[in-house]
Amino acid sequence: MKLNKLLETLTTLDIAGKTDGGIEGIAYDSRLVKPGWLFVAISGQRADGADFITEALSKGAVAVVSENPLELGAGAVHIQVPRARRALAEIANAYYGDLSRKMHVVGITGTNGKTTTAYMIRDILRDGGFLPGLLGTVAYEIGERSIPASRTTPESPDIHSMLQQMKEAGCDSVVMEVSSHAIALQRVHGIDFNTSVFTNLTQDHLDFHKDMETYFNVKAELFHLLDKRHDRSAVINLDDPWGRKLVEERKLLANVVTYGFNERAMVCASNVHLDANGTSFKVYTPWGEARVGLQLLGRFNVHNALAALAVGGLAGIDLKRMAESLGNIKAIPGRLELVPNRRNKKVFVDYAHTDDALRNVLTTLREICKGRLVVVFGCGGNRDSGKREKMGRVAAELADYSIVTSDNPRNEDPGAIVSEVMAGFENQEQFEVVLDRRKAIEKGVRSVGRKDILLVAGKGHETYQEIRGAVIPFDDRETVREFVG
Ligand SMILES: CC(=O)N[C@H]1[C@@H](OP(=O)(O)OP(=O)(O)OC[C@H]2O[C@@H](n3ccc(=O)[nH]c3=O)[C@H](O)[C@@H]2O)O[C@H](CO)[C@@H](O)[C@@H]1O[C@H](C)C(=O)N[C@@H](C)C(=O)N[C@H](CCC(=O)O)C(=O)O
Ligand SMILES: Nc1ncnc2c1ncn2[C@@H]1O[C@H](COP(=O)(O)OP(=O)(O)OP(=O)(O)O)[C@@H](O)[C@H]1O
Ligand SMILES: N[C@H](CCC[C@H](N)C(=O)O)C(=O)O
Ligand SMILES: [Mg+2]
Repeated sequence: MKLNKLLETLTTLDIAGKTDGGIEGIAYDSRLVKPGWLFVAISGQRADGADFITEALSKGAVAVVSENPLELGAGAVHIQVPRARRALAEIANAYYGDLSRKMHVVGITGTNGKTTTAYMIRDILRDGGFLPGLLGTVAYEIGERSIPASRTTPESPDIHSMLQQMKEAGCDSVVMEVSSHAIALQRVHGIDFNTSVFTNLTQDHLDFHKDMETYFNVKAELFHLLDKRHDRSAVINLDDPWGRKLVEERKLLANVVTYGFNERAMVCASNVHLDANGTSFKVYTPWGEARVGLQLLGRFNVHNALAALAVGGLAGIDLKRMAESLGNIKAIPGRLELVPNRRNKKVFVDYAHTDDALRNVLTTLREICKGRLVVVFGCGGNRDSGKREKMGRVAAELADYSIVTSDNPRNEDPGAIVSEVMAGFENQEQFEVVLDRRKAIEKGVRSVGRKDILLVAGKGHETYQEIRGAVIPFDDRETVREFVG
């Protein structure tokens, strides 16, 4: 693509060099630059992309975008911009042909429930006659291909490149989890969302956002992007106080569809029945009413299902058909996933890594548990440390016994993380510490009988453990299977 064409929609401060040449690709990491590419230098938390411009040029970059003024020489073009991350997103959007405008795009944000809701929406859209792609925490799905995900919401050039691949594979729609990091770091800037979903807001990521108000304002940006002209819709959880704030602020231009148990919700659930085999409820919607039976457990999954029904209803899909799609979902990878075993022990692997998620999951399991409820969990390193004691407190309150272990310690001392979790327990007899996750799971599995339930929380679908910067293969589900035999 011609560089001057790319620059048409970009806000620039200065352009030095000839812009009539072509661009073969876009990189935000100098290590990935190929001959003929454009390199965008981003200032990050650890490094400054501007320090790698020489490397990018030596690898064949023909154009460089950065926030600082530069003399490049050697025929390369320099484009100075006010905000490099935003420029990166705008360039990627233009380079790949503004594909989000040519697809039905659903974005889901919120602290918990994004992945689960995304899978539900994918199935509803697919059974309703769409061909959806998916971008989320577990995988990127492009037509028949499924690629394990490295980030919940990838960087903008990666999103747009995958949209292109989806288009080539015949997809007409995409369901995308939108993390708060993605919004703050401009990864989804320029994406044209048809429907945006707000699941809930509870404590997480305060290492990055500092306080809940800032965290909320970042999430809210996704909804302020929607405009009325194109009949865009915001789907918002009315049972969540931050969801109500989003609705009540009245800053939204888009059509709003609320959901929840709250009787004022437009997509409203009642008569919920929960047991060990699943969850059923009656739903009232602007498109009619239906009884929904889920194979998934827990009240929180009713919320996720309501959000998915609202998105599908807005896309014109028949309610009964949507109820059927939801009923056919057997499990979401790593989300309250029962690990089948010969001994019939009830062991669940779940991705709860916040106090709210842990509360929801333990409450659900408590309702179906006929014996002791045991939990193995830890907290991630280099992430919000404020949730550690809170998670400890929730486990102390809701489980009969806790085995506190390591999650992904990353670059922190595993023992120090666990000490912060331990501060949430008042009674020494309620828990023990087994730092090695494998040993902790072994202990948990061996300690439960048939009537008991073991929950292994925090890592869900993850197939690795990150300890002192090294990434080693580790899968909670496989580890459980190994010991339950
Ligand atoms: C906090 C955060 O999101 N950080 C992102 C940020 O990293 P950073 O600011 O530390 O980058 P940096 O290492 O300082 O480097 C700055 C720039 O120099 C470039 N560089 C660096 C070295 C080099 O040799 N050459 C070079 O060009 C880097 O590619 C980068 O563009 O910019 C990088 C490149 O764009 C991202 O990869 C990185 O995500 C890291 C890996 C990350 O862990 N992010 C997590 C927290 C995240 O985004 N999580 C959310 C999910 C959260 C949720 O569940 O809600 C997600 O969407 O996955
Ligand atoms: N609607 C919900 N409300 C509260 N907790 C939920 C909800 N749905 C799922 N959970 C809990 O939160 C965990 C994470 O769920 P899920 O993976 O669907 O959310 P997510 O928002 O994608 O999380 P992440 O940001 O880490 O990718 C689940 O394993 C479950 O314990
Ligand atoms: N998307 C979340 C995932 C956390 C998963 C948990 N296993 C951990 O490592 O803390 C994050 O980056 O904070
Ligand atoms: Mg997710």
